Amino acid sequence: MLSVGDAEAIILNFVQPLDHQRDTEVVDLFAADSRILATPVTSPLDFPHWDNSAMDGYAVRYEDVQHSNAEQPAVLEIVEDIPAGYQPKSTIQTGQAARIFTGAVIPAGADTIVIQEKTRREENRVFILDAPKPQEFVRHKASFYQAGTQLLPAGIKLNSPEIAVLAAAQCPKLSVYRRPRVAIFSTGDELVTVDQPLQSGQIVDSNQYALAALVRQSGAEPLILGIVKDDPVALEKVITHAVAIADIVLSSGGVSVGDYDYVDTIIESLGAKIHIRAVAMRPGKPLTVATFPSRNAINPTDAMNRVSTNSPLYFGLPGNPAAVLVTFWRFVLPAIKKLSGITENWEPVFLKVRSHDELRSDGKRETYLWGKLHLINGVYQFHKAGGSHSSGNLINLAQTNALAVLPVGKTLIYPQEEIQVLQLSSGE
Ligand SMILES: Nc1nc2c(c(=O)[nH]1)N[C@H]1C(S)=C(S)[C@@H](COP(=O)(O)OP(=O)(O)OC[C@H]3O[C@@H](n4cnc5c(N)ncnc54)[C@H](O)[C@@H]3O)O[C@H]1N2
Ligand code: MOO
Ligand SMILES: [Mg+2]
Repeated sequence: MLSVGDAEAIILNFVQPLDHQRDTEVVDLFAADSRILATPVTSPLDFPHWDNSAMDGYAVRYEDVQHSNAEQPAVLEIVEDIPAGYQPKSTIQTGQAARIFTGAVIPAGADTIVIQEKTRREENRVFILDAPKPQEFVRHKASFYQAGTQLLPAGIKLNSPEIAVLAAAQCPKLSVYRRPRVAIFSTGDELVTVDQPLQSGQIVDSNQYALAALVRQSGAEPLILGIVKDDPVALEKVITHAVAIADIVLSSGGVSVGDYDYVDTIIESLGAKIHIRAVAMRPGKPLTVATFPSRNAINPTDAMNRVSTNSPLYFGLPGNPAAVLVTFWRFVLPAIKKLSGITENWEPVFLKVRSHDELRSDGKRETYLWGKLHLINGVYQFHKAGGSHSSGNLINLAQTNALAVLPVGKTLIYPQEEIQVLQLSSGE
């Protein structure tokens, strides 16, 4: 059976990032957080735009004050008051100074700022009580950024610092990658919606809710297609629709060996090539990964004109609720991130931490146990969730923020032993 590492490599190899020209949209800067920049940004502005003061104080000529001290202070005549936002009119001559405030333009002739605390004021004269360093507290024009050079590269995620930079550079609208479109549906005759009364043998379709939340958190757009019966005709209809509208299709259930597990047969009949049918992991063993022919070939005139020419990637996730979450975190999330146009940090993040608890596996498949990373004296420690780690148990997955990974062959981890964990919320 395929190893987890090999499965990951196969999957990521099939993911082509969105096109930086075709797959973009323009967004307002206030709506740009967490979007991926599609075009590099340059600015015609220098930062700072002009020499300005970093402090409230006095703009002086260094040569006038270099030997100044409290006993023998230089005494300068104040010729102008320069608040922020004001354009100075005078040129500072020998023996002169300007009163100046933080962020205000340095007047011609001055080259150094003396902070207010090192001066004494008497009417329109200022006594310099301590010699500054040459050019002290001057923020020089273009010392932070030079006009015309690259301000931000394409392929980065826009968080608060980048958005502030773009605002300062007067970019109210931006070209970002469109959100990847991820179609989601659940399969199973036993499934009912969250608001339907349960008959005997039925269960609520929780997978679709789990996947919609995961997809949205990943920055992609979930396209919710509902519950589909274990019926080849119904499945064929939904899958045909899903591959026509989405970049990635996620189904859950129907990928094992049961008589009603039709997903593999149907996608193959629709022209898909199946690359993965099972992975040596627990949970998540029956996992189908397939590619469909490029949409241009199968659907030349999409009415909405929303599709890209990429081949849709199909994930048939196993139906068990824990298996859905674990396979999403391990395989689907990196695929969505790589597709999104982001150029860095799309690989899963593994940390080396100590386990608080004993961990067990049968050693036959790479085993993922869910739990929480706790910060203890500034060091992360993994705490396994209490209760059953059956892939049918969803309840103790609540509050999970990490998965402990036991490699094939490892059957026992002692408390305080070092392990690898997959971190689930990096807060980036
Ligand atoms: N003979 C074998 N049986 C099974 C094997 C195997 O190798 N040989 N693998 C087991 C493993 S491991 C898993 S995981 C499951 C995967 O099964 P399917 O993908 O075919 O999923 P279903 O049979 O449709 O459902 C499995 C389970 O999950 C529940 N389920 C399904 N959909 C949902 C949903 N949307 N929300 C909540 N729960 C859902 C379903 O009711 C079943 O209990 O196969 C094992 N069997
Ligand atoms: O691999 Mo399955 O996901 O254990 O239940
Ligand atoms: Mg089944």
